[in-house]
Amino acid sequence: MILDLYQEKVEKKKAGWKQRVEALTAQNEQLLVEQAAEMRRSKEEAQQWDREKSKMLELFSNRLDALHNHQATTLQELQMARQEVGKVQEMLMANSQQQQEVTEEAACSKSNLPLEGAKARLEELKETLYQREREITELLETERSPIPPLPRPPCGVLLPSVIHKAHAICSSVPETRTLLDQLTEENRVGLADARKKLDCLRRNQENSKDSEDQEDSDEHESMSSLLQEAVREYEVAQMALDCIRTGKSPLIKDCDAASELEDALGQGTSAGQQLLFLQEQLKQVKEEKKTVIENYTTERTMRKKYYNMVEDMKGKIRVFCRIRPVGRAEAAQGGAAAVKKIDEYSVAVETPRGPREFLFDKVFSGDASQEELFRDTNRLIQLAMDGYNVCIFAYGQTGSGKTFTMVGDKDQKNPGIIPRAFNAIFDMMQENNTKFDFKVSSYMLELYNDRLQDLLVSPAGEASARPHSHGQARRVEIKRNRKGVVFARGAETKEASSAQELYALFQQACANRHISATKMNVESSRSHLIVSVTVESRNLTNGSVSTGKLSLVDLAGSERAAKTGAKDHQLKEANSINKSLSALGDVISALSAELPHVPYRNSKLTQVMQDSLGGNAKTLMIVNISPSEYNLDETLTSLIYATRVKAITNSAQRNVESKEIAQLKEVIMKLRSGQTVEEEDA
Ligand SMILES: Nc1ncnc2c1ncn2[C@@H]1O[C@H](COP(=O)(O)OP(=O)(O)OP(=O)(O)O)[C@@H](O)[C@H]1O
Repeated sequence: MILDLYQEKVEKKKAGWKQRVEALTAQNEQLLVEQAAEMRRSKEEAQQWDREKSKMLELFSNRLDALHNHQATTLQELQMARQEVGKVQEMLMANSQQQQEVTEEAACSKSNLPLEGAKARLEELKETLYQREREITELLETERSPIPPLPRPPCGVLLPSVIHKAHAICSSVPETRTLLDQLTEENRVGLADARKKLDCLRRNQENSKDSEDQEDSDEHESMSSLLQEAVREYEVAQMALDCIRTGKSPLIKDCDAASELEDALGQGTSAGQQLLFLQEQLKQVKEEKKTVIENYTTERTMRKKYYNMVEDMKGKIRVFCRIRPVGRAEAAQGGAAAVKKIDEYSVAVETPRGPREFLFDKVFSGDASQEELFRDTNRLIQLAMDGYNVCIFAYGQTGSGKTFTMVGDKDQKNPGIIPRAFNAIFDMMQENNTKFDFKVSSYMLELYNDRLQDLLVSPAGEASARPHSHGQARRVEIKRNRKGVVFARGAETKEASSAQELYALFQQACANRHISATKMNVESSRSHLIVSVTVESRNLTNGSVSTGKLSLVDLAGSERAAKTGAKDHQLKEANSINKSLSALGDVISALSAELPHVPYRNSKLTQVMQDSLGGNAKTLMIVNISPSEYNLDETLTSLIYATRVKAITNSAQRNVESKEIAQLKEVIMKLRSGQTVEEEDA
């Protein structure tokens, strides 16, 4: 039994071992396969490396060949240069000996031939060296060595890269080192010799200063300069050899080339000074440019101002342009600005075809206050007081700020032109009440769906005042007097004795006006508002009477139904507004083109504005525009219209009558209304 159990256990273990052996054998086989694959890969890699190596060796040997060739040429060059220097040296020595003989024996052989020969040789030497420099530079260029961007000065014979190359050769080839030592030694001797000769010549020159004649002195001079030149050549060669030995590049200030370079830049100043001088000049030029631009801008602005003044004198309609600040809805659309005020008189619009500039009598940007705008408008109020027919009207697309400009904001924290004009009229009256007797009266109308409505009569009040009219409002008609001044027949004209009273009338009118919310403006005017204030002033001294009429018009804005979201009755309103504005556009076009026929009769709006456009009035148009790209098309249309309006000429005349005519008119009025007239009145 125990034996059986033992046998079973052994059998189990045996089976386990067998399994493990099998697994290990399989693992071993797998590893052998992997090893074989790894060996194959290594072999391939080794072959690849071998290929790369032979390629590199080939490349390297090519480079070495090139280097050897180059080395040989440079060595040859150096030897040639040495020979040339030697030749010059010989010539100089010969010449110096000759010179000494000349000085000692005072011989009269004054031939310049050896000198000329030496000079020529030197020139030749220079030329050969330059030639080599060029060749070496080209060679270096092909080897992608840094090439100096500017033509080098004479000392550039030893270009840094050439020096490095030569240094490399000297370091690797022992024979060249010996040769370099030999050259350096020879050059040192030559330099010492040349310096000695120069000293000797100078001393001789000093000693024989008084005795020698002009010719001798000239000869000495040229000899001296020749020797100086030779010394310089030796010094340059010395420096070159030193550089080749050390491998350091020559510093430009170490050689005469620096002074030559300075001479080229300017007399006696260093390159640094030159640079400072040029910087100073540049600064000055920039300053001058700035001043010129400033002067130009001032001059341009002045020119526009005087142009506008002249135009005004000619009777041209004045046009102001007011850019509204970016609105909340526009900001939500991205708020990209397409309009920019350039200066006091011009505005630029970024169109798809590039920027377009428009010129006006004044341009107000988004941050211009109501006070600022009114300051430039006040003059016209004075003209109305003086008996002129004055019209101020706001034009522009819906939501561009016409009502804000003419009326102001809702709570009147920023009152517009209309309330300010009321105050100005009564202020002026106050100032002149000792000289004049004033009378102010006003009618206020709206043109809604092509019907003129009297805003001083509320529909409810009208119905109770005229019970038999069957709901029909009183008919208001536009007429013109003999002088061409427009008036509204049938409109309620009310007198006002103070600005507050007049403003109360205006508030009453506004309450009757048609306003509703559109997608473009929460309080969009759905009608054209016409506020007419007549100021009659009787001169207390001569009894003459002047009558000025101030028309303040807030037009409804042109709109595109798709943009405003107008439907049903709002669409009808919009069509009517657009129709009347289109008729206004036709009148403007005809007037600006000076056509014989002006289609005033096409719309009630153009009839209301007949005296203001091309008639007996001093007129100011305020074109309101949005700054944003979203409204670019409408802005461009408005500005083009406004530019046309600027070309229209009015002929404003003062409405003044003598005392007698004024009295007679009064009599007629009394008789017409059935009153009795006293004989002395007549
Ligand atoms: N210069 C401005 N400064 C501040 N807010 C302005 C200015 N101009 C216009 N706004 C504001 O822009 C909005 C639209 O202006 P406004 O009602 O005057 O336009 P509108 O041209 O009269 O439009 P519509 O033709 O539809 O009546 C208003 O909320 C107004 O307060």
